[in-house]
Amino acid sequence: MTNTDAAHQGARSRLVVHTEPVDELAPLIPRADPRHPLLWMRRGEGIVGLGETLRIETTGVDRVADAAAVWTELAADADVDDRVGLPGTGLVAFGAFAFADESESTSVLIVPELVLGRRDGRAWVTRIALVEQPDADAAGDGDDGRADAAASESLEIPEPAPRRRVPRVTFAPGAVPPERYEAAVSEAVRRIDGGELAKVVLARELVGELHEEDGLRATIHRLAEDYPDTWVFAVDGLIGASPETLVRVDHGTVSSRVLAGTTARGAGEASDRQRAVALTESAKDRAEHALAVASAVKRLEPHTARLDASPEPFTLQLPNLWHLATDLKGTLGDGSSALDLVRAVHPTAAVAGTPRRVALSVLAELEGFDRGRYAGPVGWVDGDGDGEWAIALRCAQIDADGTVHAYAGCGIVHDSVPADELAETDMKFRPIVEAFGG
Ligand SMILES: C=C(O[C@@H]1C=C(C(=O)O)C=C[C@H]1O)C(=O)O
Repeated sequence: MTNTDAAHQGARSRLVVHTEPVDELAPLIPRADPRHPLLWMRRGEGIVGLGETLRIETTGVDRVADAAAVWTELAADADVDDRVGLPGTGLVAFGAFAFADESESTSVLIVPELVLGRRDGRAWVTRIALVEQPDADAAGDGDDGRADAAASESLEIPEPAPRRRVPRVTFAPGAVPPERYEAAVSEAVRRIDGGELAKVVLARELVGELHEEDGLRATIHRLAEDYPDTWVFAVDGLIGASPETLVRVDHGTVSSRVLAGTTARGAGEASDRQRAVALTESAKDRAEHALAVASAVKRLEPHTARLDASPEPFTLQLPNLWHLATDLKGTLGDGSSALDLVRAVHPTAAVAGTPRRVALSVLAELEGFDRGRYAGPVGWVDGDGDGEWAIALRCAQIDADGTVHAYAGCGIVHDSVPADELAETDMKFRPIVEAFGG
């Protein structure tokens, strides 16, 4: 099901987009909207959206395909004047999709009014307006729309706001208390040993309250500072710092980073190294990882002319843990957009399991809560169909009433130990819990 803003449903309107270079916008985060931040960043570069020109909401099994179809049509009609020409310039929408087909949560693509961006040392501003089309008969030179949009520069580029302390949120177990999570892991191992499936990812939830006066800017700042090598995102109340690239499309190239297999950081340098080496040698983690890589390759391959995987999984160091990682790189073979590929790969075995259909039904049965947009695709798409999408991990969804739901999960395979998996969720909660003062 699709719901696009009433403003666009009149059909005789189109998006008018203007991107121009500016001297400097760093730092970007202090310019984000504190209550409704729209942001996508890594290592100080990325895009911040302000205001909302258009919102596309979808639900159900076709939520990505429906959003992609509306987006393709809007982009085809758009009048774009892009004087920078980098990924993230011109027409863009930020998006977040629900994990499950049956989720109660909506999926969204949001087109902001104003985009502030930085990449490769260059900065730009994009203004996006929805403009009524003049009647064909009455149309003069056809430039009326662009002139109107340029004239209505309603949103000013905000000055960076002073930094505040992170709001303190006290988290408590949500629908799944720790004992129940361990019981679910035991049951999953039993099903795996019984031959029903090879891997299932089980998550749990923490819940807290954010006070109305506290914005989210300081939390985002903290995530970006503590986890610079992740994708830091904020889309429609979903905020987090994900290390996992679901798919990236840039002028015909495709890339992805698959993560599965996790261990704690060691206390000293030697033990830390040793833990990383043990992770690369762990049969359990390698098996879990191989399933995640196979699922991503299988789904991407039909859309690529060429797809290469790093030959051996490598260890990715994050401040809170080590992951086993594989990078995939290739070239597009069929003109798919980033949203087409998101639709093809989601959900990978890194967040669902193997075989996919059995894993999804086992996780729906054992997990005990609606994941909402956790473990779903989060990112941005542009008017040419290029974009960057991560898997929404190490994240929380903040509801309109201030309820904060944080999520973390682990891949369960036949030799998983419930207490170890519970401890692993605690490690994975750390970024978001600490960014809320925990
Ligand atoms: C499910 C999560 O992470 C996923 C599970 C991993 C694992 O089990 O080793 C590793 C990275 C992610 O693909 C999470 O962070 O919530």
